[in-house]
Amino acid sequence: MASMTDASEVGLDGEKFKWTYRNTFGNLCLSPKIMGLILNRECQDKKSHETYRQYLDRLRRDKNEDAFSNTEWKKAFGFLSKAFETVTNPDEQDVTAIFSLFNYIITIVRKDSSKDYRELLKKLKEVKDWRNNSFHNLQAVESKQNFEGLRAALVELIDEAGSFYSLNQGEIEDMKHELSDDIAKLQSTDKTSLYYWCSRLMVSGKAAFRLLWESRLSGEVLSLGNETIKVKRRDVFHALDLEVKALSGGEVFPYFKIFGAPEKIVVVTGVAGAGKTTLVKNIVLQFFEPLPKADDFLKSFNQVIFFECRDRTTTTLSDVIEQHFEDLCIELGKENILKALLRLDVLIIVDGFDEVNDVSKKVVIEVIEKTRRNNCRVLITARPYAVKEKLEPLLTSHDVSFTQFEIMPLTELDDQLEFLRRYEESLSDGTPTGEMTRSFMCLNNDIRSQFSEPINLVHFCEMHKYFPEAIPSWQTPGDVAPDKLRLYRKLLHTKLSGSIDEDLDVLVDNMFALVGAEALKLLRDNVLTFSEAELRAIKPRCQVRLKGDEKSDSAVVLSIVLKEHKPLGLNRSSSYEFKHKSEQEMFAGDYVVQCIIGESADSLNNILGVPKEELSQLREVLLYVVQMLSRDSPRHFLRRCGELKEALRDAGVTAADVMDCVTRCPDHAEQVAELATLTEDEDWNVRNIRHVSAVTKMLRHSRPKHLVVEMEAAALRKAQWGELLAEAGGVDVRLNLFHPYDYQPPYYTYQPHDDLLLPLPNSGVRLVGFWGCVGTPAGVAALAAVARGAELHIRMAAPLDLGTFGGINRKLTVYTRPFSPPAYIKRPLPLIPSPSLYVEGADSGCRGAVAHTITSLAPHNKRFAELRLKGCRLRAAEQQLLLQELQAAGIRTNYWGDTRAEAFG
Ligand SMILES: Nc1ncnc2c1ncn2[C@@H]1O[C@H](COP(=O)(O)OP(=O)(O)OP(=O)(O)O)[C@@H](O)[C@H]1O
Repeated sequence: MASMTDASEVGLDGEKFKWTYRNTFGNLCLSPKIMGLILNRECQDKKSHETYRQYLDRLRRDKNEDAFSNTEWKKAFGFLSKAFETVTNPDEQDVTAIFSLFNYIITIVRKDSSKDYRELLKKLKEVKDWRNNSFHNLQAVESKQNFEGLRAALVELIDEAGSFYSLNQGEIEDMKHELSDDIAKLQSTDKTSLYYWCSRLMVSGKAAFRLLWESRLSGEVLSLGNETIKVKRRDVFHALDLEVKALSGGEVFPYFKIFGAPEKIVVVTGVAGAGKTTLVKNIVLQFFEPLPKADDFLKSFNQVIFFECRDRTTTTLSDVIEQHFEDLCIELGKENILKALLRLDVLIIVDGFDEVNDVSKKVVIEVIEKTRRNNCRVLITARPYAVKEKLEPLLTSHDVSFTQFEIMPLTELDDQLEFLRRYEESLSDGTPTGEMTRSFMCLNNDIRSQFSEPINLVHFCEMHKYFPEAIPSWQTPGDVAPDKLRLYRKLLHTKLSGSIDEDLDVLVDNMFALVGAEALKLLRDNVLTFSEAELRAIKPRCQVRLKGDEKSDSAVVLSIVLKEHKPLGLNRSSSYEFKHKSEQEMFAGDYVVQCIIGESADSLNNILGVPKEELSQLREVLLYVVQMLSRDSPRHFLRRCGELKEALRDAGVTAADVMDCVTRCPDHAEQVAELATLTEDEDWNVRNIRHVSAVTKMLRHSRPKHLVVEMEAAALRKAQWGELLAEAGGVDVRLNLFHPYDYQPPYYTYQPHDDLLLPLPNSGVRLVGFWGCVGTPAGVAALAAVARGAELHIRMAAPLDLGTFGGINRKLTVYTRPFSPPAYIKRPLPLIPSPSLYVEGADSGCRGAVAHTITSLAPHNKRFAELRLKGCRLRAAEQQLLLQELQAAGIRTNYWGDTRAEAFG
């Protein structure tokens, strides 16, 4: 029997909890119930075993239309599309799902389209919207008015449905009675009901989450130096930009736009130290306190869960939930709280999928499976290789799609300086001297470009704080990485000097060898934390005997390289981890280098100690070894080159890794560039000046599938573009000179890139894709000479004749500003491929110019694949007139219908 209780019994504010419970019950139970009844009424001819996809396909076929293609289906229903492929009735669906089905049926495929459905749809939407109104802030869910508003909306909906479907008065009254009966039952609170658990979570979940995470995440300890150097995470947070993956020239968004993605699962990738974990930790903090500029992008979530894949002890999702809401779970049961959570708007953050282990993988799989059919969103972070090798296969095998965002590197000096300034300010108690940024500005470009990841910039801060004298000695990119290790050595020296009798150098070497061997061992098992037991095992070996002291101390060494990781569960003991995964990899790499230089007789594979199928865990370690060995002992590097190459192949080295290595090993760049042969079935992405010179060397050894050059023209002009082209004969090139912002008003730039195109015809490259601006007939001729079969996106800086591309290209999109009068002469675009025309930045009052521009460029058959006005400021009346003029001139489009104009955004 259900246990009935008064809200006051559980120590909650009776009145507020009463309305929370009612609002929760109303929105999660009553609204879907009534909306479901109306949906059933609308779908009267649906057979009970038919899924909604089958049913909608049937309705389309009845109207002589094709069944849905998968793409159309997904476009129509977004992340609900999967559910509607199997669901046969509305029983388990929430208001969003029911509304989206209803909306589609009634507006698009309804047989009887003569009835005016607008009022019914409006009433349904009002009921649906009460859910968000109530659930997106705590005051609203506690409010009596909200519940009364919902009740009234439900009654109005029943009345409207009654009149729309001509129900008899008896049926309408029955529905209303059922509603009143359900509401009457809410007088007492049923502790065993899902809605009660949901209400409890609504009331106290966020506070429990805050208690658990805020103090853990609010500070960041800088990894060199002593524990007292702690900065406030919020103060030093540098808002990152992300790029959508898998779209050439993908758009760039600020991080707070990621939940605008259509997929339920959002994956954020970035190389080591790109800021994935920091980003999600800041998202957690912003859940409690939104940042002013970030648009309160979390307001649609009422709960957040944070799970780290390095966790080796939490075995189920309900255990994760228990850590978050311990008191509630003790009182109501962790499985119940999990069930309730999945009915609310929850964001589940899964951090560091590259660090996943057998135990945490089970939790991740549970997250994927249990969030399939509800309002949850899932945010997963991972290094890029782990997405390709582990995450994508896992998601695909569960038939889940995702949107991937990549964190953009900080390549602009201004961004780097802004980043450093924040840290400098935090480290200096608000009175920065500006010395750190000055010292950074004095570095040469090549070295500065090594600091494009946040972790490297933080290392710069730390080095500047403790060892400012090392910085001016950096001459080449290869000088930077070893200094990190050197600095650790120096720190250890400083701590120990004068207090021990042994030879310090030998001691530090021994300690580093020990820590490095341990780091490697853990990485081999993809483990990033030492358990206390493991730590006890290595402690005796790290002991140093301090002068005049009988005791030995291991904390001296370990406290410098490790940090304590306090567990979430109350009864768990602490574990220890390296301050950052990349540091663990550095220590492990140093250990391997020392083994090789120390003339170890072991093969590289033996030193590494993993079968080749598992070498991908050690990819970063191997890259570090290449870099350090080529610098510290070229002789050993040459001797081990073959083995290193083999291991890197097994580790799945990417072209981007090779480019980095070539840049960081200036003295042996040619030999390192040979690694390019391991990446010939890949695209090589050239994104900055360093990449241009690295790829030039790599091309001497191998050819990529495609060479994808995506750089701003200004940067490419400063690089050795001519040298690269001289090596690139016969290579397929995609050249994208648009800045990502060029796609968004008001940034359209019409600076011609002809100077970069002119050398193409003599280079022997084949252009398979081009995004850029052309300003002269010579530029057009150069492009036409190398771009047979290519996809072309040409921004015309001046009116040009592009007829020469007729028949030879796969796709042609032309961007132009409205021409002015002398340019109105005909310059028809080719018939094939059917061209798309984008007229950008049309101001109010220039309708005539737009019409002339379009007609002057219209192909002979007057058909465009697509016609768009981007950043258009024509008034509505002008747009209408323009449409009429174009139709009168016979202009048509292929894809978007003959008589329609649609507004985007
Ligand atoms: N947006 C940021 N603003 C300020 N500091 C940052 C930012 N991103 C990263 N950092 C700094 O860089 C360090 C490394 O970042 P983080 O651990 O987030 O990288 P990651 O991408 O998760 O790396 P890995 O793949 O190795 O786990 C952080 O400890 C922090 O000091």
